[in-house]
Amino acid sequence: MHLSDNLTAPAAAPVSDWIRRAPKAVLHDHLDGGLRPATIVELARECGYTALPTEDPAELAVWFRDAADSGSLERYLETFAHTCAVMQTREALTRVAAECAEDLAADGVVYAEVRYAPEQHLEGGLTLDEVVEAVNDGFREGERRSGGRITVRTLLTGMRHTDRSLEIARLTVAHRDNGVAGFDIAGGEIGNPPARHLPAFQHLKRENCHFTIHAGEAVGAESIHEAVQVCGTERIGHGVRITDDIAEDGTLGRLASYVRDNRIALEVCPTSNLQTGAAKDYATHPIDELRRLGFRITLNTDNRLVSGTTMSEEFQHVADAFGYGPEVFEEFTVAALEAAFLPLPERRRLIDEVVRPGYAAL
Ligand SMILES: O=c1[nH]cnc2c1ncn2[C@@H]1O[C@H](CO)[C@@H](O)[C@H]1O
Ligand SMILES: [Zn+2]
Repeated sequence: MHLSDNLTAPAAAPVSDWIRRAPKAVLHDHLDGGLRPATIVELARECGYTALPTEDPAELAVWFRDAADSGSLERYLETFAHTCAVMQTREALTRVAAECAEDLAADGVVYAEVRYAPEQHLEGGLTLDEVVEAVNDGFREGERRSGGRITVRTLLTGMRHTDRSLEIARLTVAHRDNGVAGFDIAGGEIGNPPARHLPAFQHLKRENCHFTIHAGEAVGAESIHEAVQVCGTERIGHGVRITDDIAEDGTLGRLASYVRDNRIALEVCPTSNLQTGAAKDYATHPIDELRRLGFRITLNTDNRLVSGTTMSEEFQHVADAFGYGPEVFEEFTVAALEAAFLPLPERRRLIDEVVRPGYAAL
């Protein structure tokens, strides 16, 4: 029996032509969650990794999405063992990054912040600096191959269950003028509150360096409170459980007001939320309520392979659920660039010369 016999193919949403053509910006996309399935199979053969669930790329794509569709963040994260296993050499990291830039550009993404955890790529003997250099080389190559249609920056992620966040924060500062735009904390949220990594955040603040924190995905408002008020995050990865602090009638609690009034961007990833149980379905996903209440909303993929999605498909899902047209996606894209960890003139250039004209021409 083939593995695919008992799996359902990922429902690749039919995407409207204007959505494909619309300029997009993604702030929350994991490098190790977005590999091409065929690349995983090839890299596994090259490095002798034999634990893949299948060597058929189409089946592998289905396997990731299905395995991640568990209702639990912890189980979702288990699938990354297979991608990280094949990302342990300079060549593999460079290839994966170059293909990531190409795939995003082909989907109409004009600006991307792609994150990964350097500490998860040391098994082949690379140093943390070498990991960052290999990924940077790949992104520069991918930008070139895409004819300059996309600008990519990276965020270096510290894993919340390990103790290397200060080291990764220092690595971020060391590479800040070389394609690294900021820092992030990811991994299982339950039992690993963001304040565990306070020394890393304090270091970044002292160094005037940007960071975001995954919070309010598997844990509720208390995690967001800690990320914002104790750690001082500029943006929130997911953050959808901020609804804990919003009454049925739309009245905002103190924390929700603070987040909204300070324009702290939420990096919303609807499909990923459905898989991890942070939301029930697209139709009741809080993105629409939060948008109507005035939160700064950005729309993101989280993990293109693991969640079986693309920026265009995320756009399409929320367009279908809430009737959004180009003006709403222009708003999300401008919001993403306003919250990007890029110098202001570069953000303004992308908004004024790429995004606004791109939407005007749709
Ligand atoms: O949505 C998420 N929530 C928390 N952690 C995540 C999510 N997606 C991916 N990762 C974790 O981030 C690491 C570095 O990219 C991945 O290896 C995965 O463990
Ligand atoms: Zn994430």
